[in-house]
Amino acid sequence: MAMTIAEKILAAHSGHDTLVPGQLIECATDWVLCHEITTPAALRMLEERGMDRVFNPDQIVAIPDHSVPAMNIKAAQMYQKLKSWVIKNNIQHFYDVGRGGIAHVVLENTGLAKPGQTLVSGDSHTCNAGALGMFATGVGSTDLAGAIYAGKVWFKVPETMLIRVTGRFNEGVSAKDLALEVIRQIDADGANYMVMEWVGDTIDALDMEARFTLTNMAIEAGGKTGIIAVDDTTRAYMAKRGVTPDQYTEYTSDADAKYKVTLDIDVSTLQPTVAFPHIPSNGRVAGADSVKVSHAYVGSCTNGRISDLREVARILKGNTVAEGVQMLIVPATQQVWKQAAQEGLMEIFVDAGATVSYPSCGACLGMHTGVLGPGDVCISSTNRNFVGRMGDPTAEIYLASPATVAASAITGYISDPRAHNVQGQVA
Ligand SMILES: CC(C)[C@H](C(=O)O)[C@@H](O)C(=O)O
Ligand code: SF4
Repeated sequence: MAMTIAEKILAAHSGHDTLVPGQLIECATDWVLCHEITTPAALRMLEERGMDRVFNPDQIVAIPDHSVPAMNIKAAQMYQKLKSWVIKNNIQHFYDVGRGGIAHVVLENTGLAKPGQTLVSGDSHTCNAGALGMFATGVGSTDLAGAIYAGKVWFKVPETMLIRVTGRFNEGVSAKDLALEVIRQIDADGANYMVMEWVGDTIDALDMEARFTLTNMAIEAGGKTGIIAVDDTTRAYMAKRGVTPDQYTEYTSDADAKYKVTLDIDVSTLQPTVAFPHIPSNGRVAGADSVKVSHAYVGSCTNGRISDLREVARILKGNTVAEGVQMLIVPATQQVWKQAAQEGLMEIFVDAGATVSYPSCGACLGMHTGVLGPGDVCISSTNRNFVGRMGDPTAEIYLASPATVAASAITGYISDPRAHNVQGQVA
């Protein structure tokens, strides 16, 4: 029977030759990713039932990232809970504060998560790893507890949405604009409980960092996950991390696989896109409205990678952040931070008047480091612009690409990055 990539991965992990959407399966998890926010609740559930064990300490990756370094005593306790569990259970892959960063971005770089595998985590952006050609999804704390204990989770096999993307991006337009455009077209619930499978010559031409931006935002359309088939780009990415093709399985969707919906997009006419408050599907063309900003933020598991920072530096170079705008740049991981420093990007940021902070989720979800106050207006490279997401409920968040955030930081208004040439001067 014809199947999609996701269906094939789920079949292989649940002992089925074939399966169909809607079917309930017990799925083996190759990886369980744990951070300090949702894992403590899962651990308490297990402890209360005398089930305090882990299915395999070598298949759990623990990375504190949301409230670290701790900004208050409660956060310090969450971190302590995760760390003491890691030590007690001899968890093999622990990326402590100072050695990791935002969990999804750390994980994608480790070479641990591989094509054809399954990954769950108590975090909704676990779908990020789908760019590796794996089935990766967020689960609640109860399912997380089950996964930690038994290495298994229940799934209803999702339907798949096929997104066929063709054409070349215009200068200043990137994967983030594409993600926002797709979500605008299908709406914030347009892919509810579906796998969003990205194909087409545009996707083939994207590097892995841009692909992660696409799969990362599946959840913003209600998707169960995003997925991209393995190709030479994926293989080269894995090889760079010491992982050879004999160590993973490549799945492709059958030509006659069934899709719930097919969406065709030509990016050659795509404009830099901004999602207006308070929902990621509220996309409009960047710079078309005169929106004054007080804050500009670059970071997160969606757009805090080295390629994002390079793009920001390209635009900021020789420019200064507008009077009255606070710009915050957060490299997603320690590795990204170091790379950015080595390439001289940090100097460009500081010279432009931007603040650079340590890797964490803090600003993205309004926990710490750059919390927005009443009436603040932030242009942000993150994935969610819900009411109160980055701080005060009266603050407004506009989602955009790193290039659009950088251009807007310079002008003080939400701006089209194409108004800036490669030297970063306003055209
Ligand atoms: C804290 C965590 C559970 C949450 C999520 O699952 O998405 C966070 O990462 C977010 O982006 O809102
Ligand atoms: S960076 Fe933001 S979206 Fe990503 S995991 Fe952290 S809080 Fe969630």
